Amino acid sequence: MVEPATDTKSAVRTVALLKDELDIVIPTIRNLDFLEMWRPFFEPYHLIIVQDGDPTKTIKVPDGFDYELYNRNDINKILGPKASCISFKDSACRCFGYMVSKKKYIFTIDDDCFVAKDPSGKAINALEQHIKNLLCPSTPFFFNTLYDPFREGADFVRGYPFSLREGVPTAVSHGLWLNIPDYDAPTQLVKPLERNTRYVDAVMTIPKGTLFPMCGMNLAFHRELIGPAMYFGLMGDGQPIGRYDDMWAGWCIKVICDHLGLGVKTGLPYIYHSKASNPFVNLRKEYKGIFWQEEIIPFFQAVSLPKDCTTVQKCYIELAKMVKDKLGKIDPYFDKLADAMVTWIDAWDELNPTGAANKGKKA
Ligand SMILES: O=c1ccn([C@@H]2O[C@H](COP(=O)(O)OP(=O)(O)O[C@H]3O[C@@H](CO)[C@H](O)[C@H]3O)[C@@H](O)[C@H]2O)c(=O)[nH]1
Ligand SMILES: [Mn+2]
Repeated sequence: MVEPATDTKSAVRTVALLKDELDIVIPTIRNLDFLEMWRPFFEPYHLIIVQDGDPTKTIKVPDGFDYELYNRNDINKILGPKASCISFKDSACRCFGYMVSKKKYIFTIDDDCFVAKDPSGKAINALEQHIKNLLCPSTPFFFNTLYDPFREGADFVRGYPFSLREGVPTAVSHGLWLNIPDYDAPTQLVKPLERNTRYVDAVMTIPKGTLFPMCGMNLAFHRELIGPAMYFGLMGDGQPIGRYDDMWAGWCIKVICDHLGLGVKTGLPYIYHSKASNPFVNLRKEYKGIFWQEEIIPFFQAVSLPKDCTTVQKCYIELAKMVKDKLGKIDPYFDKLADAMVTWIDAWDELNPTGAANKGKKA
C-alpha cells in the first residue's frame, strides 16, 4: 500500500534549481488545492495554469503562488483563428502553456498528482529530480546496463565505448506514478483495483529508434530544444479521439529527438497519482486510438527525416506532411491533425518570434 506524503511542510526546502528558467504548466478543470502539498517544492517557481472547460468558472489558486492563468476566452483572444489547434475539454489544452511560456524548461503536472514518498518515507521533490535528469546528458546510442551513468554512485560499465561517454543533451524527462498507474481503459476495466506500489530507483535513456508511450501527467522538457514538437494534438470536444494527446506528442518528439541527436529519459521521479478517471468514459475516448495505433506506430517507426531538417520546426512541418500523406487514408481526422500541426508551428513562431530558443536549436 503506498500513500502520498501529506505532510510536506517539514520537507527540506533545497535551493530552487532553475527558478527563473522553468515554468510549471498545469491543465485544470478544478480548484488547485493540491498545490498546498507541493508548496515547499513549487512555490519559488512561476505557474502557467491552463483552465479548461467553462471559462466563466473561477479556479481557486492557493495564496503565495506566482502564476498566470489562461481560460478558453484568453486562448481564443491570443491565438485568434489559430486557437483551433488547441484542444477543448481535454488535458491536451496544456500545450498552450508550453507555447506562451518564455522559459527554457517546462514541467507539467496534473492536479490529481500528489507528492509521493520514496521507500525511506521521504517526500519526493519530483521537480528537482526532473531538473537533474534534464541537466545531465542522455545516452541513446548505446545502452548502459547500470542505467543512468551520470547519477551519483553509478558510471559507464565495462565495454561502454569511450567515444560515446559524453552523451547528448537531454530534451525530455518522463516521470512515473505510484498508486493509480497510467493504464488504458481496457486494462483499467480488467484490473480496477491494481495499484502501482513498486518504486524502481532508476533513470534510463530510451534508446534511439525506440518509441515509448509518453504520459503527460508528470513530464518535464527542455523547451528550447524540443518545445515546438510538444504539440498535444486535436483531442476532446468535437474530436473522434481522446487520451492520445501525450502519446501523439511522445511519438513525434521521439522521432525528432532521434533525428536531431537529443535524449529522452524515463524513470524517476515518481508522483502519487491519486484518482483513476472513469474507465467507461476513457474507453469511449480511446477506442479508435486502440486500433488506429496499430497503424500509427509502424508509421512512426518508419519515419526518416531529411538531412536538411536541422531545426525542430522544420522536422515538425516535414512530419505533418508525412502524417497527411501516410495516415490520412486511415481517417480524415489525420488530415485535420496534420493541418493542426502546421497551425501549431505557425502559432508557436508567432508567439515566440525571436532567438534560437524559439526557432528550434540547430542539431
Ligand atoms: O476535460 C478535461 C479533463 C481533465 N483536465 C485536466 O487534465 C488533467 C488530467 O485529468 P485526470 O487526472 O482527470 O485524467 P487522467 O485520465 O488521470 O489523465 C491522464 O490521462 C491522460 C489523458 O490525456 C493525461 O495526459 C494524463 O494526465 C487534470 O489536471 C485535469 O484537471 C482538463 O484540463 N480537461
Ligand atoms: Mn489523473
